Amino acid sequence: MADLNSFIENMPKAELHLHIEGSLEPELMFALARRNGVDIPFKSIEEVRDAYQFSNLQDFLDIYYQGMSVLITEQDFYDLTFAYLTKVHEQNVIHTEIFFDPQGHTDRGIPFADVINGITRALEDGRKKYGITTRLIMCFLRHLTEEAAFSTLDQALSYRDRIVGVGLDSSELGHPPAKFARVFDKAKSAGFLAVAHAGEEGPPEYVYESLDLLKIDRLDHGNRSLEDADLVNRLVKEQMALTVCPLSNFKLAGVKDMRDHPIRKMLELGLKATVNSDDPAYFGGYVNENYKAITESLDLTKAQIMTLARNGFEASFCSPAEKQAMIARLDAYGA
Ligand SMILES: Nc1ncnc2[nH]cnc12
Ligand SMILES: [Zn+2]
Repeated sequence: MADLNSFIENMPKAELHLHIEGSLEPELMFALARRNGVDIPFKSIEEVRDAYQFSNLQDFLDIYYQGMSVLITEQDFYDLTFAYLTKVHEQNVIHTEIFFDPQGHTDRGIPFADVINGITRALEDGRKKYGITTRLIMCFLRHLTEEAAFSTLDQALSYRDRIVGVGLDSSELGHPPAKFARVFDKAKSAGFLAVAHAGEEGPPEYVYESLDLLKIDRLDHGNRSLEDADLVNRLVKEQMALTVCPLSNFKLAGVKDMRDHPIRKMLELGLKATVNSDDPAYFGGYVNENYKAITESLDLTKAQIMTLARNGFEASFCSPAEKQAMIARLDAYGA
C-alpha cells in the first residue's frame, strides 16, 4: 500500500471536477476576511474545520456559499486560484479543468469581470510557473431561475475565448436539468461544451435529461446511474465520462463507508470513470487523497489506478494532440 501511495503521488494526473470556490482553505478564508473586513462566524481555523460536518449536499452548500463571502476583489480570485494550482502542482496534476460559480459572486455585487479576470490571470501564471494546463467551465446555479442563468450566459459571451464550457451545479433535488434545457441550447449554439452535475443525489432520470436535453459532453458524478441498467449500458456505449468525487460522496453521506464506494464497480461495468476532488478544502483532500482513499478501501490494482488516470486525460477538453502527449507521459511513468 505504501508503494501504491507513492505511485499515486508521483503519477501525472488530470483533475476534471473542481469548484474553485471549494478550494478555499480556512487559512485563506481568515486572511481574506481580515483583508476585506468581512465578518465570518468562526473564531479559529479549528472552529471552521469543526463546522465541516455535513449530512447531505444542502448542508454543505449552505457553508460553501457562506465561505465565498470573503471573496471580494480581483486579487482575491487570483489568490484563491493560484493557491489551488500550487497545491495540485505539488501533487503532480499536469492538467486541470476548473468550475466557477459566477452567480455566487455577482448576486453579492461583485462584477463578473473581477471574478473571471482574477481566475484567468492565475491560470496564466500557473501555466508559466508550473507548466500546468487548464480549462475553465462556468456553472449555473440550478436553485436559481432560468432567467438568471440566461443573464449569466450573456455575460459569459464576452469571455467566450476564456471559457470552454458551461456546467450545472448546486442543489440537485427539485431542480431537474430540464429547467435549463433552453439555456444549454443557447450555450451550445455559442460553441460552449456542456457538463452537468447529475445523479449525485438526484435520480437516474436527471442523468437521462442531462444527456437528452442538455446534450452534455461529460457527466459530473453520475453515481445514481448505477440504479438503472439501461442507463449504464447507454453510458458505456457512448463512452460518456463520469467525473467521480469519492471523498465528496463520503462526506455528503451518499456513500456511508468508502468500502462501499461504486468506482471499482463502475470500472468493472466499462464506465469511463475519473477521480476528482470536487471541493477539496471542505471534503478533506485533493486529488491524491481521493486516489489513495479508493485504492485502500477498494483494494485497487496499479492497472486500475492507471486506467482511472488515463480516463482523466482522455475525457479532458484538450485537443487530440494535447491528450496524446499527456497519455504518453502517463504510459512512460507506468511502464
Ligand atoms: N458537489 C457539489 N454538488 C453540487 N453543487 C456543488 N457546488 C460545489 N460543489 C458541489
Ligand atoms: Zn461538484
